[in-house]
Amino acid sequence: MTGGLPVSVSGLCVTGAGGRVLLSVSSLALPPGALVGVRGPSGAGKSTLLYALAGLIAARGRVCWGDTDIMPLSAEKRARFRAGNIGMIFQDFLLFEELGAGDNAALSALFLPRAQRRELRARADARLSALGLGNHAGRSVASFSGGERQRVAIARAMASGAPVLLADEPTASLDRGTADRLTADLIGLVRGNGTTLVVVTHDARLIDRMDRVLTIADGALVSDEAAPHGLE
Ligand SMILES: Nc1ncnc2c1ncn2[C@@H]1O[C@H](COP(=O)(O)OP(=O)(O)OP(=O)(O)O)[C@@H](O)[C@H]1O
Repeated sequence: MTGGLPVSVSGLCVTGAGGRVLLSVSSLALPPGALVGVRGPSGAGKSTLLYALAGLIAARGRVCWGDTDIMPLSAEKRARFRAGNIGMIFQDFLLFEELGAGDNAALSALFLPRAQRRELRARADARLSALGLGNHAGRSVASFSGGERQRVAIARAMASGAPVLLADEPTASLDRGTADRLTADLIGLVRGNGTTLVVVTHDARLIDRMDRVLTIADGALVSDEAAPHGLE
C-alpha cells in the first residue's frame, strides 16, 4: 500500500428521469489520506455522490483521482482504473453466501493474472486477521453475523491495496457496540495504510471520527467542514 490519492471534483452533475438534477457539486477537493464523512437527509444524494466518485453512474463534469480524470475514460478503462485504485463497501455487502470469508475477501483475484493472485489472497487474509476474522477465513459467510459480514466486505474492499476506499453506510443495521468496534477497526486499518476514505453514513459517532464532513441536501453540497468533533 502506497498511501491515498487526492480527489478533485468540478462541475459534477448527475441527472435522473426527465432531467431532474439528483446531484450537483461545483467544486470539491480532498487531500490524499483524508477521512471524509458524507451526511444528509435520506434521498439527498449521498450514495449518488459515492457512485459518481467511483465512475459507476453517468455524470457530467470532472472527477479526478490523483492525475486521472475518470470521466472521459471508456467504460473498460474506467473499470480497470477502479479495480486498481478504488475499494468499495456497498450498503448490502454483496457477499457470495456459498463462499468462505477468505474467498469472498479475495474475490477480485479472479480478475488478476495468476502470478498476482497469491499476493492478493495473502493481503485478503491479512485484512481478515486485522479485523478479527483470521480464524474464520474458511467458514461460509452464510453463517456470519451482520458485523462479521461487514468486516468481510471491508477486508475485500481493502485486499486489492487500493489507495481509495468508498463506503456506503458501513455501520447501518449493526448494534451500537458492534458498530463502534467496526468503526475503530476500519479507521485503524485506513489510517495505518494512508488510504483516502469517503464514507456515507447516518452514524454520528462514525462522522465524529472523520477529518472532514460534507453535508448533502437536496442534491447539493451545502457544507464542507474540517474536524467537526462533537457534531450532532
Ligand atoms: N438510478 C436512479 N434513477 C433515478 N433516480 C435515482 C436513481 N438512483 C437514485 N435516484 C434518486 O436520487 C435521489 C438521491 O438518491 P441517493 O440514493 O443518492 O440518496 P441518499 O442520500 O444516499 O439516501 P439514503 O440516505 O436514503 O440512502 C433520490 O431521490 C433517489 O430516488
